Amino acid sequence: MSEKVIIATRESRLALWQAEHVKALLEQRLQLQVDLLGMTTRGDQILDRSLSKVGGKGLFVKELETALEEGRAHLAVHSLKDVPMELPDGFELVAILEREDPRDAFVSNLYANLAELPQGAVVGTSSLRRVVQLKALRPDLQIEPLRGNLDTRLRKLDEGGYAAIVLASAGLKRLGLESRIRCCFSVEEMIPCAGQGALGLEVRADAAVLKASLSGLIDTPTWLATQAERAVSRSLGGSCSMPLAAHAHWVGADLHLAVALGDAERAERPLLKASIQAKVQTVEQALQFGEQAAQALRDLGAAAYLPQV
Ligand SMILES: NCc1[nH]cc(CCC(=O)O)c1CC(=O)O
Repeated sequence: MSEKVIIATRESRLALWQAEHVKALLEQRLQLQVDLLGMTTRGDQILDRSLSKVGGKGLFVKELETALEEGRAHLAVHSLKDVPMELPDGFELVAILEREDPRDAFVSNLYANLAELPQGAVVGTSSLRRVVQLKALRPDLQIEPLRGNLDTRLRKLDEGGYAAIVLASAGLKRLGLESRIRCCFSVEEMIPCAGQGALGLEVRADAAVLKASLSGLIDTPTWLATQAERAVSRSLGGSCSMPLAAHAHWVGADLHLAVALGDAERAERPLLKASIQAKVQTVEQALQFGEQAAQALRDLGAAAYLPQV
């Protein structure tokens, strides 16, 4: 590549950190020259409603894709968990980078962990996946919506509206806010969502030269694990209006995949949970493995939990 590579990025502090991180990788490992193009997306503008009600994850990526389409940028950097399971025609995820901590974090100014929270305490999160898993762990808690970027969410906690909040550790760590984490949930008690903690690089499918060079950044263990996670979500018709968790980790050469599904409308219904483990070596196998985990959830009655179409 002779010209500069332009990265389209959202302008939240986390998105900018992630874009700068990828810029440095491209400069150091691929000797590319890189500039950032910051933009505001619909997802950043709509702060008063739950995302699942206004169109879902695609809200954070659409404007970036338009910039790629129009040639204003070459590459978009996303938190993988915000990337819809099906990309629009003409776009491709070319690389998934090594994953940061995939766990969810418990953040509070008063309590050290979930068990310490008093009966009926108010906990903030807007993720349906976190809501159903929190309800399963502590049915007494009062769970209240909490949106906005990480700084906004921490400020709302500090203003006293919540006894605790739950957010992704990865984001807090990237922004140097690790000291706010009182404890991390294990991936068994609070299964992360597909792709949590990983960064995905999206390009136009016809960008052959760029695709070839970026493929050098793929972290294979993360790539296979997240392909399996995303396949679960895709198979169940994944959208962020679905309280679905899917997290894979390596046990030697085996991939262990844990999944959970709650009912968004009836949060008191029992959480469906399954886990499978097998040797996985190719993307094809990872996708089939994810499909198998989705089938395990269907065998437990997932159909009755999914939104009726
Ligand atoms: N949904 C917003 C979002 N997208 C990515 C992260 C954190 C970083 C990551 O998980 O990669 C967050 C914050 C959160 O869920 O608390």
